[in-house]
Amino acid sequence: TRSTRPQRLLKAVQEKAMKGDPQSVISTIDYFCRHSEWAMNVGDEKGSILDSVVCEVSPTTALELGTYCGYSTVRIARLLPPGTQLITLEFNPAFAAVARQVIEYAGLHNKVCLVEGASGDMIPKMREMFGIKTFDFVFLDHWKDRYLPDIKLLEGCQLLRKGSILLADNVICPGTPEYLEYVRNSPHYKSMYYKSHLEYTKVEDGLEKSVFLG
Ligand SMILES: Cc1ncnc2c1ncn2[C@@H]1O[C@H](/C=C/CNC(=O)c2cc(-c3ccc(F)cc3)cc(O)c2O)[C@@H](O)[C@H]1O
Ligand SMILES: [Mg+2]
Repeated sequence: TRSTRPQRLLKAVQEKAMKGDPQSVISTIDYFCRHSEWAMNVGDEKGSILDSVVCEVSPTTALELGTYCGYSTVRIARLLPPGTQLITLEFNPAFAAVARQVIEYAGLHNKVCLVEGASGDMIPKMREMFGIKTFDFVFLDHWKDRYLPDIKLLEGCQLLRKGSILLADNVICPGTPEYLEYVRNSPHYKSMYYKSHLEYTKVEDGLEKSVFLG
């Protein structure tokens, strides 16, 4: 049967990227998505903004919602100091299988814990599974209608602390109107918008950074 786009993306990484070199894996995926097949990775332009926020926060505990092929997982994990861990949630087994191989190829398997499951089910289990008290950083890039319920769940599970940073992809395209309205109007968050473009295109998109105020 015909391969899937994530499988073709993985093949490009295995054939063209340098094993153990995260930057090479990132560049290979960006080249593949720009010149062969578009895929919904955060991409190089928004990825640079993601990098700068991760470096600024330098989190000891980080969570990613929506692994897909592991592109942003590699971007984040490559910047984490030793001894810190990125937990990434993915409920599609086929995507999780590709992402595991991309993360492994980049040599970042010791910094990443990929959990197969739905965010709504797994978030309440974070404390018991990982001994996490709170998350310093959360990257939201899964189904857009899950952003709002999932941050409310993080709040409810006391997994955010004063100063926790949320960074959300696609707040313009495809768009997350309810999420934006909430984080921009809630007294519990201070938000700012980073204007950019939809990955590999000239279409406007952006990232919303929100600080939890407690
Ligand atoms: C509750 C739950 N739990 C666990 N995993 C979950 C989960 N909900 C989804 N997932 C997982 O996360 C990824 C899904 C990502 C969804 N992202 C987008 O839809 C997306 C779309 C575009 C886009 C823009 C313009 C277009 F014309 C077409 C597409 C760009 C993007 O950057 C996107 O992120 C995918 O791997 C899915 O299995
Ligand atoms: Mg996205």
